Amino acid sequence: MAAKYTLIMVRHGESEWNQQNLFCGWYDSLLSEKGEQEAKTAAEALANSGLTIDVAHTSVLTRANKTLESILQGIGKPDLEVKKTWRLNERHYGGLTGMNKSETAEKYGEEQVKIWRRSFDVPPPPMEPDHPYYNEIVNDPRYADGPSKEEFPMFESLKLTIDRTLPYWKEHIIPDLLAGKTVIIAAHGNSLRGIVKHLDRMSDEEIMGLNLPTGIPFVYELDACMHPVAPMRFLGDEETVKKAMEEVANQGKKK
Ligand SMILES: O=C(O)[C@H](O)COP(=O)(O)O
Repeated sequence: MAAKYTLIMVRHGESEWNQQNLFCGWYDSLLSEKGEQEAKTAAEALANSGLTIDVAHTSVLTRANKTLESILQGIGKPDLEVKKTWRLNERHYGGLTGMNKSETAEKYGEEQVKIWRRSFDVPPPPMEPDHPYYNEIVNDPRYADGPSKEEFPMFESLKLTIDRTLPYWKEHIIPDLLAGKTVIIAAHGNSLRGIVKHLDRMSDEEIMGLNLPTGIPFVYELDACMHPVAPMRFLGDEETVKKAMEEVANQGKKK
């Protein structure tokens, strides 16, 4: 079927915790200087792409919000409507939050870290109340309007992440696409992997192999049934994208 709708997605630029190779999840790590530059480069790529953006959706985490802000500034639409939701937050990394990924691989093995990072339904260990970042995350005023106490995650597998992202996708993003708007979603590696898995109808095994680079937008053209008419298209050269994906995969390796 012919393409009817345009969806752009972008993982936030490198965060300070990405730079230190720490499991981040719901911790509100800021963009590193490199991440701020990646956001500017993403803006240039979008400005040169010929695509227009009509509405933006993002998480409630600063690294994604600032990436989006930089993109909207760069395409000359600083006042574009931005919809923020916890449902686009990164997957909650539970008790792994703040741990170094390579050191975790030394301690538990690379295979276990790959399962925690990329499997579909195996969650990380929970974030317990005595976790160093528990109070900062659970008591953050940005969550005053949601998630509810029952919904507030202490850990998430990709499946659990998809379970809380898809309702937003269906209730807020699909209507914008159906209205003929070009949508950009500025979010996180795993909340975006969940949307990609849904769109591309990837199996639980296939999704294990997907690593999304920071700060490089990718585009889907969707048909009338919201099915992609072609694979995701990155706004960046193939070599750069491939290398960036490999770097993300290797974050979980021993030093
Ligand atoms: O939350 C994090 O640590 C990163 O943003 C995503 O981590 P991952 O690539 O290890 O899933």
